[in-house]
Amino acid sequence: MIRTAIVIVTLIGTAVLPQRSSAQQTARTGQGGPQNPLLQAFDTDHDGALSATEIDAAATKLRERDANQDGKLTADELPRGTGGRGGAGRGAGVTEVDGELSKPPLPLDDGEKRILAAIEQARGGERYANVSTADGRLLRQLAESLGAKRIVELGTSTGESGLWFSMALRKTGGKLHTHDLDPGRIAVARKNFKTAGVEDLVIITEGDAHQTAPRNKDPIDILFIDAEKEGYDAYLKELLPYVRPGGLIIAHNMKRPAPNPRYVEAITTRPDLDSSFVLMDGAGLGITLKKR
Ligand SMILES: C[S@@+](CC[C@H](N)C(=O)[O-])C[C@H]1O[C@@H](n2cnc3c(N)ncnc32)[C@H](O)[C@@H]1O
Repeated sequence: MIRTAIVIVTLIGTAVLPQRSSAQQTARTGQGGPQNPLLQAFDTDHDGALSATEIDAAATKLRERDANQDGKLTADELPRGTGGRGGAGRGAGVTEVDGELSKPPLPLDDGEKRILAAIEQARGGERYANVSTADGRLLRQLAESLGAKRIVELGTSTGESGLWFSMALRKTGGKLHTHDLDPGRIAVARKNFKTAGVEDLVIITEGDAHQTAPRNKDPIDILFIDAEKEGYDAYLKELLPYVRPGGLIIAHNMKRPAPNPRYVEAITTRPDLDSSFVLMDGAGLGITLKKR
């Protein structure tokens, strides 16, 4: 994996940098043919060239493209060109461009800047099928637009999805209640929340989320399911009663790894639920409304 990254970064150094002036022209004018897919994936400041910092960051971003976390990168996980409708490969790092029109998230204030920096830093450490930038920013958008006060997350891991939620929660005045059974990952998450300055917005509970999450019966605005995949249907049964009408159940990994068919069946056949599947060229998110 690291060797793959080195080979591709070397490729960038030798093949992409000489094209700098024409690429810059394309980036600035928005005219010309399709952009080099490596530039699209790694040129995070969109100046049409890869700086030394961007080249250094490319290895991390390549690792993040390993959507099924098997330690290898296959063609569908690698950057594609925008000659057609496909757009840049999605599911990559904090500065990933999600499609042809999106730009990396821009901080509104120092608080957001600090959280985005903490996400970038967290991505440099061990990762465990954490959400992509495209997933994370959608989580934040949904949470903030819903005015979410109480978000329950199953699967804290190292806290990356929690950091995205916290960007919304510092505006809505809400809290993230997140559950994980792995003390090592929880310790890293705590550190990441502290680095981001959002530790007061997050309540972490250690243990089996099937046991710990249903203990609190307060109404849930957003239930985010991202723990063990075979448990998704059980989580829905255990926690749907506490999701408020008009609230959302969001499930990660609706595409990769293969989703739990019992969960998909439940969220697509119940008349009191309405589901959409989005960002399916990454890990995939299921967004389910509990109807009022
Ligand atoms: C895919 S990771 C979560 C990623 C995280 N949401 C993010 O995007 O940053 C899944 C996590 O679920 C946790 N997990 C697995 N089974 C669990 C269970 N029964 N109860 C609580 N946590 C569980 C694992 O320890 C792991 O950290």
